[in-house]
Amino acid sequence: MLYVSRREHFNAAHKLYNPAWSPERNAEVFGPCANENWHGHNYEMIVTVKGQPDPDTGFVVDLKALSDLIRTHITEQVDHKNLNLDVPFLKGQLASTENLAVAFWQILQRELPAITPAQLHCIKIYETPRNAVEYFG
Ligand SMILES: Nc1nc2c(c(=O)[nH]1)N=C([C@H](O)[C@H](O)COP(=O)(O)OP(=O)(O)OP(=O)(O)O)CN2
Repeated sequence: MLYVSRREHFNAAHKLYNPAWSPERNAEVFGPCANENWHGHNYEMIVTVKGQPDPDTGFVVDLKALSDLIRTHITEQVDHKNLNLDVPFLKGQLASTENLAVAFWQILQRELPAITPAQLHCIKIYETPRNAVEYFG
C-alpha cells in the first residue's frame, strides 16, 4: 500500500460559540476563541490517499488532479470566508477543526472517485502551527 499526500492552505475567520449557551458560558469554555467579533487562522490541510500505482503512470493519484479537486470543492469554498456565516456545508455546526475535518472528508469521499480508484486515508488540518486534528473516516 502506498500513501500519497497533498498539502493545501486557506485562511478563514471564525469563532467558537455554542448558541445554546449564554455568552458567559461560551467565554468560560472557549476563552478568546469565543470573541464575538471573530478571529482568523492560516489553516494548513494535508490530504492523504492510499492505493496501488497505476501501471501506466506509476501514480496512485495524479497530485495535480488531487490539488485541483481539493481547491475546487474545499479551498475555494472556505478561503477568505467566515466559517460560521459564509459556508453552506458548515451551516449549523460549531466551527472547530474537528468539524472541519469531518465535513471536508465527506466532500472528498464523494468526489475522489472522479480522479482515482485510490481511497481517502486521512485529512490532517493545522488550525495553528501547534494545533492539529487528523481524521481517518
Ligand atoms: N479540540 C479543539 N480545541 C480547540 C480548537 C479546535 O478547533 N479543536 N480551536 C481552538 C481555537 O480556535 C484556536 O486554535 C486556539 O488558538 P490559540 O490559543 O491561539 O492556539 P495557538 O496554539 O496558536 O497559540 P498558543 O499561544 O500556543 O496558545 C482552541 N481549542
